[in-house]
Amino acid sequence: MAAPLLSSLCCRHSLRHCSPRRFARNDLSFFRSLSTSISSEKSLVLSHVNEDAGVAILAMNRPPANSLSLELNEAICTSLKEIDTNPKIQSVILASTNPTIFSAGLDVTELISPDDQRLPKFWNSLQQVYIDLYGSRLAIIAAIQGHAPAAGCMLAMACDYRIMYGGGEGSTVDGRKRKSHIPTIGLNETQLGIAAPPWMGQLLVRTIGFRPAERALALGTLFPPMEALIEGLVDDVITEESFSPSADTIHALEKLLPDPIRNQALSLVMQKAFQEAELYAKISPQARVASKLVTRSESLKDMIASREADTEYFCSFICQDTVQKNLKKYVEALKKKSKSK
Ligand SMILES: CCCCCCCC/C=C\CC(=O)SCCNC(=O)CCNC(=O)[C@H](O)C(C)(C)COP(=O)(O)OP(=O)(O)OC[C@H]1O[C@@H](n2cnc3c(N)ncnc32)[C@H](O)[C@@H]1OP(=O)(O)O
Repeated sequence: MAAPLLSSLCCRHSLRHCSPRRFARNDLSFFRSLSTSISSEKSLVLSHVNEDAGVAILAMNRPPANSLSLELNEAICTSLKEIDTNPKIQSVILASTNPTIFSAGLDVTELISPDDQRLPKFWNSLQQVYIDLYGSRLAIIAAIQGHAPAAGCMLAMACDYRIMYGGGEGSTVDGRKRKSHIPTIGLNETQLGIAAPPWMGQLLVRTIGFRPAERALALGTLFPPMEALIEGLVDDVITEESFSPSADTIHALEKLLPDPIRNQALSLVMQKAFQEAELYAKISPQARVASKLVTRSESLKDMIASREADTEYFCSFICQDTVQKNLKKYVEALKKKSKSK
């Protein structure tokens, strides 16, 4: 049977936690957690569990770009584990507190002149994030309000459903105009002179199909929202024009805003993600988890079996002179671009 596999893969899941429940449409109090600002290490991830709704939110909170460091990876796993052990929770919204960046992928500074001890730990922590998200008993909805390159795209692909902001005028909920923002998503590794690891590349193949993935991997394509939708890389694209939340949801937001989320893109994507979480929750959890195993257990087993070899290969690849040279050039260009703003 597939169910015990998921449990053993993720070391903690139990179907008895999957009690069916409904979500309270108008209880969006978890938005408040997004505005919380704590300076402890825990604040790398802000999580809030709403037992009445059966929904949790896990928001990455590592300024300036939610780039994945060893510590952020560990914080994501710890937070997901805490949520997972709560039998009242069936759905999680994976989000970002940054209005224009979901996650910028790996923290490239982890890759440059790396420490021998830290590098394998770092890679293991990324593998673990993938395993925990992809093999979770929870329905995980990615609320992609901003850019999701490389490992940021991987995070989204490891979820059950992906909602992306389609871009717009960049207005905020208080009506002030902001710079227009059109996010992109994709595995752009080749543009950094590196290649996505096999398990990440295969994840793209499983998500968008062989030939489109082959081409996107080779070119390091970053897709704007509508192209991502057409390719099947995301499941839904929303804009201010295309999506109107229900009256209940608007009411709940009015009560909560403007304090927690002032950014229109972020609040829209979160609203839609909440609706999707509600939809997943109507399905029998046992049936939902069993169906997830049909599509995910084999590839997860393969990935786990080759984990050590993957780490060894990654470490030796990253330490090559030419790779280091490419990465340094890339980071310099990134810094230059950021300074010139
Ligand atoms: C064959 C197998 C073995 C090989 C395995 C290799 C492993 C492959 C797996 C994963 C690879 C990765 O994930 S590598 C990371 C890829 N990420 C990127 O290429 C994104 C880089 N960033 C951007 O393009 C942009 O920052 C953005 C589009 C995400 C956002 O643009 P915006 O204009 O809004 O913001 P800024 O560019 O000004 O950035 C703000 C700030 O953040 C810093 N930053 C951005 N990205 C990263 C990052 N990935 N790591 C570390 N820091 C990052 C940027 O430098 C700015 O900082 P400063 O203001 O201090 O300069």
